[in-house]
Amino acid sequence: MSQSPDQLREMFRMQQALNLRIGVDTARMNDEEKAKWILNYVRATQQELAELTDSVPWKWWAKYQKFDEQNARVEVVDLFHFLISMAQVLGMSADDVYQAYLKKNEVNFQRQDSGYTQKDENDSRHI
Ligand SMILES: O=c1ccn([C@H]2C[C@H](O)[C@@H](COP(=O)(O)OP(=O)(O)OP(=O)(O)O)O2)c(=O)[nH]1
Repeated sequence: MSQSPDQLREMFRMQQALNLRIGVDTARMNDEEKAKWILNYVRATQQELAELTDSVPWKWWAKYQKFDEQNARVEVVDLFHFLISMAQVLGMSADDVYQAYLKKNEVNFQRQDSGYTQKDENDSRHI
């Protein structure tokens, strides 16, 4: 199997180091702990998404807001932290994520090529 880009593998390595430093070992969890930590990371992700939302002037009733593009970039990087952590709870390496992304991306192109007029639950089961 081909290897994912070095940068993605390095991000996975650094995320594991940070989570271990925080006291969370995503590589050694039983199913109960996995469920708990997926929910923790989902909640943290939702919080970062709310912060990303607030980087954009979305309040239609308020005129004081500004688009803070630099802060939006920081929030996107925060999101990567939590997404990578979730992948690691699920036992996915950088290579696993890269391979699954390749397959899903191909399915998404095929769906566009075929018009995507019908939902086929089986077209992404192989991923
Ligand atoms: O278990 C954890 C907890 C946090 N973080 C990282 C992700 C993100 O980069 C940051 C989020 O921390 P916090 O919520 O304190 O930051 P913030 O409130 O979003 O502030 P800022 O946007 O200035 O970083 O900490 C992890 O990687 N693993």
